[in-house]
Amino acid sequence: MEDHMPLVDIRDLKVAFDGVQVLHGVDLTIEKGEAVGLVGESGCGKSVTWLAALGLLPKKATISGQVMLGRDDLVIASQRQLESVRGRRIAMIFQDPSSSLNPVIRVGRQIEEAIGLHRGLTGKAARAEAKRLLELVEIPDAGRRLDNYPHEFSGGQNQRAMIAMALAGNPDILIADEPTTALDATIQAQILDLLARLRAEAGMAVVFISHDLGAVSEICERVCVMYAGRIVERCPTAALFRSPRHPYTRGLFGAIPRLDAGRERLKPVEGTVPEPGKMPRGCAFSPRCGRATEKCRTSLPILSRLEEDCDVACFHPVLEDAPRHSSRKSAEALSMLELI
Ligand SMILES: Nc1ncnc2c1ncn2[C@@H]1O[C@H](COP(=O)(O)OP(=O)(O)OP(=O)(O)O)[C@@H](O)[C@H]1O
Repeated sequence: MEDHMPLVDIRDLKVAFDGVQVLHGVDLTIEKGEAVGLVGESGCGKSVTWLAALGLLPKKATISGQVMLGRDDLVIASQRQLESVRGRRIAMIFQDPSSSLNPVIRVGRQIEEAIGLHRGLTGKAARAEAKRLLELVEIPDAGRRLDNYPHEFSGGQNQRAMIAMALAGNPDILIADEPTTALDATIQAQILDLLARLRAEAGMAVVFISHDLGAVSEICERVCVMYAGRIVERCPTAALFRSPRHPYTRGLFGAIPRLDAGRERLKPVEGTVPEPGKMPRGCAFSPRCGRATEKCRTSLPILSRLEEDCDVACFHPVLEDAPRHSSRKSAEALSMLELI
């Protein structure tokens, strides 16, 4: 019997820009059809992880480690191989639709181009497929809207059009990088519903990059928390909400009002993420951590198994549960807050 092979297996991924290291060895697996959240404050390396995986970083970036997609290692793949992976096997969407949609080309034409590129369809067949995709992402009157320019779409509709383009190549995995951050709460919820539905229907894996733990909990069954270029906690979503173990994760939850005690004073994590190139010795979180000891300031904790399916990189993980975050209700409360 063949060994189990995840859809994507990222091993010890490191990235430096002009000699300054920003990713310090990320290990992450994505299984077929699963939804994984990647959360953490701005600058902790969420986007760089996937831009590196897809060969989309500028030339000044130095990358090491492995990004296994099946038996192919994308870190050593040629540009030609990467081009055949992007969109067709792994698609990525961003917060700002203007990064993918050209304002002077009709929406339908752009989707047709993506269909042509990835699946070789042209003419009427591409047009029909573009209409199907716009319908799939729930744009009303899709046939007519194909002829609109992006400025004739609302923000949420542009986001949907971008998702339709991303689906043009039938990817195995969709990387959604803050896809809802710029949208108001109602549209945000609709886009999350759409991603969840597409995932269920297409059997596509989704990696959801976000600051918003609440939004992540809506669609992801697993969450990876990143801090300063490393994964510091990796857990099923339910377990993470029941008992965040890393003091940083707990700090992120601390920025949230308590449900059982009215409105608590918000306690965001004090201090800021260290700049790349100015990392403290030992654990990068130690200068901000109330539990840090001398050991934390001098040695680096590695990500290791703490309990079933939960990995934590901390010498002094929090072992008490956090009952106030155990319910779906708390997840809903969380979704109302941006964590940074
Ligand atoms: N092209 C680049 N050149 C130099 N440094 C970069 C470049 N792209 C990213 N970085 C640095 O890499 C680090 C990780 O950035 P990244 O964008 O992955 O963070 P993030 O967690 O996705 O944050 P955000 O939520 O703000 O997008 C940051 O310190 C950032 O300044």
